[in-house]
Amino acid sequence: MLGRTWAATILCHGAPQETRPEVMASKPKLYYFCGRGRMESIRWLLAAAGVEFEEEFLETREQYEKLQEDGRLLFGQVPLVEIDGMTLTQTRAILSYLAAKYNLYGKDLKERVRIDMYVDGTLDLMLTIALAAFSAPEDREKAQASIVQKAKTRYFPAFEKILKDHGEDYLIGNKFSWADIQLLEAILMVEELDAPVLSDFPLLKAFKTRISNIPTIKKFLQPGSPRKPPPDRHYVETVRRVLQF
Ligand SMILES: N[C@@H](CCC(=O)N[C@@H](CS)C(=O)NCC(=O)O)C(=O)O
Repeated sequence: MLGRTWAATILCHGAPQETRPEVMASKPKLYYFCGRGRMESIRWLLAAAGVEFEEEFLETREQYEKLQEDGRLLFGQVPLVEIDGMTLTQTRAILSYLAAKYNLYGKDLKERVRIDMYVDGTLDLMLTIALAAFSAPEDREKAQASIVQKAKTRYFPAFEKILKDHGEDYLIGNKFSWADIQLLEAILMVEELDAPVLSDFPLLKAFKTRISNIPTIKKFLQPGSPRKPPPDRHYVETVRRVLQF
């Protein structure tokens, strides 16, 4: 059995957990690799909303083919999330559903479109980081240096300016939103590549501390949460094996 509860998702390869279907039924279920990739922002958003979830980790080609044969992958791709009686794919669609459902998507259309702009920017940045893990080892350092450079010159100055211009604690409407969650996720990812990257961004530094201390996020940042570590060789090999590329 591959399903894991929130508390049990400490290691992807730990002992199988006993599950109780009547309790688990209402929890969203995530199908993806045991690693960040495109699923990690979904994990962040659920965790920030205080929602427990289960995960099934794809380790074999057979698991992936079974999902396809069962007609559960609309375009033959993961992430796949089961929630509210629906089988959802497409990361961005899943994220916006969750943001709306958990009241993290602004109060009106104008706030919503700004949240969309900010999250699309951070998703672009995070996708480049995720993809760098699949580059040849000899190219990886250069790719990562260029990502850090882009974060410093394109993304972080934009967010620093937003915070400076309105002087508020959160990115939009002075209220915690999906955009804040993703910006923190992106900041932490870039810091893993270059620890002092925020040294020229005092407001982002304060933002990072503030958002990291929101209780649900603080919990997600603790060891043993469903948050995944940076990609390692095992993760890259698993994704390549399952998707055959
Ligand atoms: N636009 C999709 C892209 C999903 C995607 O590319 N997923 C990869 C794994 S991260 C996949 O399943 N690739 C298999 C394929 O495209 O055949 C999304 O954002 O969810």
